[in-house]
Amino acid sequence: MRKKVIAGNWKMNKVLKEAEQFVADTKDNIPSSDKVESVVCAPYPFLASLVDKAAGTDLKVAAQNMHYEDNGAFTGEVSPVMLKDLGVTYVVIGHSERRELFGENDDTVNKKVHAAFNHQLTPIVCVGETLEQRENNETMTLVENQVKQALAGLTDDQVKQTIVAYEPIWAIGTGKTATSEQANEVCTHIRNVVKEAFSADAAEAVRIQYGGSVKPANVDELLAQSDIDGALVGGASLEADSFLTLVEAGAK
Ligand SMILES: O=C[C@H](O)COP(=O)(O)O
Repeated sequence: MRKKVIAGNWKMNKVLKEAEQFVADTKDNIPSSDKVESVVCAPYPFLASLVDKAAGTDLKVAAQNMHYEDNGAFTGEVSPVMLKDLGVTYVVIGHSERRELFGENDDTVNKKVHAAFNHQLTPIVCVGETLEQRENNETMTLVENQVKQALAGLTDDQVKQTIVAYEPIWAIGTGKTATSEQANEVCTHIRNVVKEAFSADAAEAVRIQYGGSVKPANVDELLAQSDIDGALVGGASLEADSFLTLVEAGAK
């Protein structure tokens, strides 16, 4: 049985004091990591402090992006070496906002996934279609290509440790959630793609999250689906109470 992963992606929200307060308000009530992995994906300036404040608890800290090189002349960028050094353990890669607004593509996503494994960071790799692509019946092909390209060149063992987040872009921050059946259909397809490209064992182990307007009111139904192993949550992860409700749902 795959362990659920609930990751709160704060995006570009909060200031340091608010971020620290969130950790203070949640860390003692986070369910055991034997039951669910609970992760906050925070802006870079908060990472060192949050890793420190969450130390010894079951709350883990992720970055929302990184560069794929270890160091060099890349002004404004943050490397996997820096994240690892801070004690960060997960990193979101290829979020649709990065793809749409900051020129991420399947090639940079693949390089970042390899870089994450080179530095013992667990990648949360985002894929998903636009509304137009869904309406043109391109969802399955698009997601298949994104998954294959993101994971290209990984070993079976690395694929087993990867988290894929299926986020239909039309459901992000819009209040429109994919129905649990729609979400599961694509997550099942992703698992089949992994089986074909890697192995049945890798497909059985890889965790696949759903993301897009997940909230306390719909999380149980989504997590009850056969191929949904967690959630990548934006808006509903910003408040401590709401985040705790989500991680408790993951621990059931
Ligand atoms: O990374 C999180 C997703 O983009 C979902 O955001 P949302 O829960 O605000 O729709």
